[in-house]
Amino acid sequence: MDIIFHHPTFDTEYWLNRLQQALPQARVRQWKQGDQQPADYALVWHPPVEMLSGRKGLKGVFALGAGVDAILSKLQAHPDMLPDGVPLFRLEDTGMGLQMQEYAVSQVLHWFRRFDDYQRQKQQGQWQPLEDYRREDFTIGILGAGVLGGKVAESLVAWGFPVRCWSRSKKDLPGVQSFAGGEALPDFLHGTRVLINLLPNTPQTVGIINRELLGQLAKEAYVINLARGVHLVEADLLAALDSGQLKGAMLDVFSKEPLPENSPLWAHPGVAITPHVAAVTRPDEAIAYIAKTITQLENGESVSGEVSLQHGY
Ligand SMILES: NC(=O)C1=CN([C@@H]2O[C@H](COP(=O)(O)OP(=O)(O)OC[C@H]3O[C@@H](n4cnc5c(N)ncnc54)[C@H](OP(=O)(O)O)[C@@H]3O)[C@@H](O)[C@H]2O)C=CC1
Ligand SMILES: O=C(O)C(=O)CO
Repeated sequence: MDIIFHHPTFDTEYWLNRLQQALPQARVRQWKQGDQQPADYALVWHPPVEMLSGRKGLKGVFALGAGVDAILSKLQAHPDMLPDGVPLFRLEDTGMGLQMQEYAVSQVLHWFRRFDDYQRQKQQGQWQPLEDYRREDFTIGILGAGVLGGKVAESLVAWGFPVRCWSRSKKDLPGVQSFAGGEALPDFLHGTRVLINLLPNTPQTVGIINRELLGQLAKEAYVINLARGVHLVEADLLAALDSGQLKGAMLDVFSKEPLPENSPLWAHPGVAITPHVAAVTRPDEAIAYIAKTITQLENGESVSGEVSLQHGY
């Protein structure tokens, strides 16, 4: 079995060695320009079109992250990039769930305990205990209840917050109120105090966090965007912060990355920023998942993690 690997920034040597250890029967190599030698599986992130297009004998492609929007948009421009019938897999959790939990829980608690207000007071040398927020007024609404949204919901339920989620299909997550489909979105938004975005980037979700949506949240709401920058209309977010409809935003992802120097988001006091680090691919966990999935595929067993090309995630 032959496996080709391409990632623009990962430590390729490390990945090749670890993959080889996990799949001793395989021949694992870094794909290089011009390499048209046979391959059974390709492991990729931002793959050059020629790495995959026209490749015969390919049995599966693994995206080395959770979101497949970049690879699918390339596929749209080059429909022959993924040979017909070859499944595309993505990383399901592989350590990203815990990272998303850490990020979301720490930020929700930061706002819930009013550390943003106390930080402002500190800058003015003000010693002034504030009224506590009540959990029942701090409903968390999670857009997207998939692998990562589900994990984040679980961790916030454990902290005693009222938690609700919104997805295409109805969910049965312990302690979480589930809303499904476009018609349920207004009910999901009504009363949501902290909105956490974990949707995939698809034509249906681009620009979803806009003026209309933000206006339906509870007064002085907060937004955490952990998914993709294109979900959020940045000008609408700034307007909602300035009007007082929103009290704060924590953004990990942006419509343009790196966030341009002249973006007004940098200077806005209500916006906190991290540079797309909410959850990164953990090599050892990702390799264990890929090796297990390849073994299952080779044995003709059913696997999880296949991307629906029809739904775009
Ligand atoms: N900032 C970062 O560092 C990282 C960001 N990400 C982003 O997080 C995203 C989510 O990852 P993951 O949880 O693994 O993805 P999943 O595919 O497991 O979950 C996606 C969820 O979104 C729901 N959904 C999709 N389309 C719609 C729609 N039109 N209306 C309502 N709900 C919809 C799905 O509904 P249903 O369950 O019914 O299908 C599902 O619940 C990734 O696509 C990626 O962009 C991922 C990793 C790191
Ligand atoms: O895996 C993903 O989709 C990411 O955004 C990694 O940062």
